[in-house]
Amino acid sequence: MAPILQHLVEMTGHRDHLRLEASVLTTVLQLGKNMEVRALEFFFSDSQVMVRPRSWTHRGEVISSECEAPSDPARGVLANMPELTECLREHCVAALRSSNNTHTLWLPVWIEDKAYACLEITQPRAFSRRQRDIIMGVFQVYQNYQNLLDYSERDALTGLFNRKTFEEHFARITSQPITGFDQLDTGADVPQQWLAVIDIDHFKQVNDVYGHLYGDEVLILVANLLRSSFRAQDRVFRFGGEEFVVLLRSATLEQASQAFERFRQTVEKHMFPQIGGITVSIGFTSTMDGAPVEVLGRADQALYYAKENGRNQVRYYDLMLSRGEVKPQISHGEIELF
Ligand SMILES: Nc1nc2c(ncn2[C@@H]2O[C@H](COP(=O)(O)OP(=O)(O)OP(=O)(O)O)[C@@H](O)[C@H]2O)c(=O)[nH]1
Repeated sequence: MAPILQHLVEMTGHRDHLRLEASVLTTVLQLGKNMEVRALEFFFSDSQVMVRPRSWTHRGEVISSECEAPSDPARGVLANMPELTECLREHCVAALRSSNNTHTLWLPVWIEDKAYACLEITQPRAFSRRQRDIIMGVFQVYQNYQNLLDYSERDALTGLFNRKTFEEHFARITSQPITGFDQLDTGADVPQQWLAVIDIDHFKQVNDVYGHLYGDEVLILVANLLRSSFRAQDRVFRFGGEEFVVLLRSATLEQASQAFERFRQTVEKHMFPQIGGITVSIGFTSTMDGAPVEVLGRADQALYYAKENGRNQVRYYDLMLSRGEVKPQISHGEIELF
């Protein structure tokens, strides 16, 4: 099989966005001499669009950044790259910058009408027409495949991540180094990762009184409030029905409590068309101990307690455990089969 086809076959065999990205970098690298290829990520920070290299090639190997985007020392302001900024504003498929011996081609990865990333290809000589056609062909296969992957990971109604992607996100988030954490800091309230289960109160009544279409509208609006309330590095899922899960990164207990409480208040204050006010109950816990299912179980216990004790409130599992308000779960390792 021709090498380029072989690479395409290998590329579309991946079921993970980052591996797929690494694979397209190595594929593009075959298409020219002395080329450098990077995947750039766009994100918001301090009210401006920032850009940083997320992965790049070095001597034929792909290297991925270990930093979280907002604290990456390699980040910069997108406005400093005028050709790329213009391309994103105009929804173009490509941008080009040429100087004497550096020629750079940018290819934004559009998912629906948003670009969160782009490929950057740099080489010392100008891109020939033929080379550009081949690069664009490979890139379009990659972009279509990214779109397909993204579609299979999203909940169709709200566009949030669906339940089947949870374990992978959980593993990725909990294995990353925690930013803002000073190893010498032995204080109790150090940043860590948190998991919250959020459930709309008396949602059945919304459906019963106003009908399923209004119920669906409430789910979409709550999903939008979730998206705007949590940071880009956090992860929000719809677990099914009127239940949502948030993975909150690098926050102290106080910050996590405030973030979940703020969200509860945001929903309480929001006016939903026709329906008026609704509320949510929230249970949360640290992700430090246990498998995803155990962490979920603890947050669920806290949520259940909130539901049983008046709803429209945030409950923290570990505090409830220390007060004897919940019983500890039996972990998998402690289950006696006989
Ligand atoms: N409109 C709409 N309703 C859904 C969807 N998925 C689940 N539901 C409804 O969500 C409701 C969930 O109701 P319950 O689990 O009884 O809970 P609740 O009424 O919210 O009460 P509490 O959670 O105890 O406060 C049911 O009526 C489901 O039919 C959906 O995608 N759209």
